[in-house]
Amino acid sequence: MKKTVILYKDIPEDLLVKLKNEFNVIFFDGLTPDNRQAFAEAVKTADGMIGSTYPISNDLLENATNIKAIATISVGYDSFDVSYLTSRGIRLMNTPDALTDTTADTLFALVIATARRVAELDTLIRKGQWTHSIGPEHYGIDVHHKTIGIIGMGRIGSALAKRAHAGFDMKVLYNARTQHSDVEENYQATRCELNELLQQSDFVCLTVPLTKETEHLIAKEQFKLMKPTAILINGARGKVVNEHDMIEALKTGVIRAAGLDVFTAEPLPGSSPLISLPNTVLLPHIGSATTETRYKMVECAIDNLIAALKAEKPTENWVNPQAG
Ligand SMILES: NC(=O)C1=CN([C@@H]2O[C@H](COP(=O)(O)OP(=O)(O)OC[C@H]3O[C@@H](n4cnc5c(N)ncnc54)[C@H](OP(=O)(O)O)[C@@H]3O)[C@@H](O)[C@H]2O)C=CC1
Ligand SMILES: O=CC(=O)O
Repeated sequence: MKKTVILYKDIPEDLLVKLKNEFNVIFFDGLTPDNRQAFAEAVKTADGMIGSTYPISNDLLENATNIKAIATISVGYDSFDVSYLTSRGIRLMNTPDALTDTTADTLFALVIATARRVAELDTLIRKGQWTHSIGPEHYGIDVHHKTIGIIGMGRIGSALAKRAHAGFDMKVLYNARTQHSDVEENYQATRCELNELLQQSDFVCLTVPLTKETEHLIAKEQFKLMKPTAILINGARGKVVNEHDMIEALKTGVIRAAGLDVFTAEPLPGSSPLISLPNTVLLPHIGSATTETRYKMVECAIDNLIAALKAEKPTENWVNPQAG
């Protein structure tokens, strides 16, 4: 008999067929206050779940007696309490690698867009304000030959270092808990303490996971260490930065600009002061959002779920092997 899984994200039609060939699929169009009750009911008897974006809190899983595996269509897994899943013997799997290059491309797009004021000057034209050759008040700053500081030297950090070094002749500094000799050899990257990285970098880029240790890693004190000409790029999670302190730093010239793909609250509320700041470039969490990459992520997540629920042999993308 087929096992039952809950799908809480829209996926390409052919991959839905693949999922349905393996499992009985109960579909929810996301997890919203309106469908939460029905979702919790369905979870009670499901064997697995597949989806992304929405925080899956422990209370939703409390009465789920059959559930054995969750496949998140993302590399980050801060939407889950991993210790709780492990204690319940629920396998969690993610989709690393599939999105590494695409996300690094997005982060580099933010580096260039903030430095060269791409969005701001696009808006200037659309408002009919390009009436004469622009002057120094609209000049950007160079990216090439500058110093990029990458906080979190994993898959995405390393792909970003490659682009910075090989494409833009940038000096690469990084901060991570462990040494990454491959990046040091291949991209002449130098590991340094966080404070030193903040003081020396022209671009400070965040590619760490959101954990208890990284929450508000960058706050008022850290902004004060950065150069007044520095640009912050956050492609990690919104909560890695104290958003209130960042807004103050951007308003008062403590730093020059910020390129942000992630926010404390998503979707970003229309009332956020970030929206009216000209020295920000804002993206709606699209690090991995290309047609090709999102397809690969869904495919990978389905394979993860099949491996965990059918072959009883999880793939290498198993986040909590201790779950057994
Ligand atoms: N904006 C978007 O759409 C996307 C965002 N992301 C985010 O990017 C994150 C990183 O992805 P990925 O590169 O694949 O993950 P990896 O696990 O490969 O890399 C994370 C890196 O951060 C380091 N790290 C962890 N904690 C700390 C800390 N306290 N201080 C310094 N470094 C730390 C890690 O370990 P070590 O220090 O041991 O080297 C590792 O080098 C994801 O968790 C996700 O949140 C991912 C994809 C898309
Ligand atoms: O934010 C996206 C992810 O894959 O993690």
